[in-house]
Amino acid sequence: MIELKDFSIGYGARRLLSDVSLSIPGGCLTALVGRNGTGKSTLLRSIAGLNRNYSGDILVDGNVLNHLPPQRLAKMLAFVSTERTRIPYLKCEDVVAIGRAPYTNWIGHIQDMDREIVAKALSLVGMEAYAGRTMDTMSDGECQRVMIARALAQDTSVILFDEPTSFLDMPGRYELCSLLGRLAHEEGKCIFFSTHELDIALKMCDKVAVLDSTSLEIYDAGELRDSGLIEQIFSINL
Ligand SMILES: Nc1ncnc2c1ncn2[C@@H]1O[C@H](COP(=O)(O)OP(=O)(O)OP(=O)(O)O)[C@@H](O)[C@H]1O
Repeated sequence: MIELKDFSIGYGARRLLSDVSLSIPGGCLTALVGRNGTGKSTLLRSIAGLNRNYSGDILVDGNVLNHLPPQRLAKMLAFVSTERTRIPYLKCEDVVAIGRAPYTNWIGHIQDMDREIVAKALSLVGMEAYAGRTMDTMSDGECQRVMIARALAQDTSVILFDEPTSFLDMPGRYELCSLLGRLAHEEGKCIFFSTHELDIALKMCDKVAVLDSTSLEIYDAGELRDSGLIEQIFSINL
């Protein structure tokens, strides 16, 4: 699980989050919602160890993030960003095999077990037929699935995604969220992802973390649906 303790972050004089203390539990699919520019990517990048310019503490499975060596963190936490990633010349199975890097031996050779994990990860995101293709000949949605497979192959207890559904079609969005829910429930993973899709957050997630005006609160999705808070923050009628 992820814990934030007195966590604050901002850029220059602008505070994005102030004195946030909360837990994002394991075994749950948790969505992160908030208006544009409120700091969702900044928060996810901080938890992934890519932005250390914060005060307070982030704990991953009880360990203070800043004390974790990168090799150990890579076995605990995977992160898929929003960036369009197209790695030319490498086959999809090789891209997904990068997720096995924290576990491969010192010369980086993958073993049969790693190959099985890679094949399973590709199959979980419906991309097994693309194993031998290179990403420069694939659509954004297909590339995004491969990057999600890479995170699954990393076999971590925490997985963070920044807008994982952004390039996927409607059935693909629901399939991905069902898969993430299954991984959270069946394998006890802590899965935390940002999204602008409120229907997915409210209907398919266990919990929803709401980022609004430097505060971050976490709710059970059902409780939030009935509270009217979402309509208030986003000024909409659901
Ligand atoms: N490196 C940076 N330096 C200065 N300001 C930044 C930097 N990165 C982001 N910001 C600003 O911080 C704010 C939060 O950015 P962030 O990308 O975390 O928001 P977000 O909630 O993920 O937004 P969106 O929903 O639009 O993706 C924005 O106003 C952005 O312009």
